[in-house]
Amino acid sequence: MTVCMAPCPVVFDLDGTLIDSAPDIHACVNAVLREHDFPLLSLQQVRSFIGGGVDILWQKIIRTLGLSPDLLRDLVAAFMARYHAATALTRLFPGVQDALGILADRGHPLGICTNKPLGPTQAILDHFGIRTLFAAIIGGDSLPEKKPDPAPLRAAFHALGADPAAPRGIYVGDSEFDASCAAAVPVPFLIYSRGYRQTPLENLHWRAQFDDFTALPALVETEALA
Ligand SMILES: O=C(O)COP(=O)(O)O
Ligand SMILES: [Mg+2]
Repeated sequence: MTVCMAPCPVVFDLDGTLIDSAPDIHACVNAVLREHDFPLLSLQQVRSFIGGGVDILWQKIIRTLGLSPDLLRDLVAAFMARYHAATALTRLFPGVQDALGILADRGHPLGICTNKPLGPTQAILDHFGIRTLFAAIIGGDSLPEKKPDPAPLRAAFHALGADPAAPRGIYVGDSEFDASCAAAVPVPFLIYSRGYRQTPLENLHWRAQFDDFTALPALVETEALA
């Protein structure tokens, strides 16, 4: 049960949830592949590889292109050098800014728990002028563990003042990684259905799904009273 007396903490995933970052990630991936004379990938392919963090992204690219696994470290490093602050093609999903503003105005402590490394996460939040809305920001390299391990999400709730042993709050995300992570914490999970998920919605665990951020504030209040 989610008993939230004071406005409860709400933690968000980033890629595929608050932001459509696939075009920038795709551009940087292909720049690295081109540099090495490897075949290029489509936006759809790269989008389908996002969610587990940079190492998993490149493990999937290496597997798809039949490259040597020994290249992983160098390719990740070359990618990060380019992706460090790539924001030109990244967009907030429609309605995100207003929904965050409403939740913040209502007093919900807000956080981010993403598998994207902290450097580009902060650069993107700054780019959109929304970093100060989040009192806790946990990136994919903030802890040794990444989602779906529950540790990063627990750390985000802890940083927002929740009891680490039994955090109350809500996680909002888009992927299989997020659904498993929320279940492991455990906290209720709200899924944005227009993100980068590869699995049919009915095969994932979530408390509510939404395809429009204007619906989110009401969903959060309903869940907080559940
Ligand atoms: O960088 C990734 O692969 C995933 O990032 P996310 O956890 O914000 O979806
Ligand atoms: Mg995501």
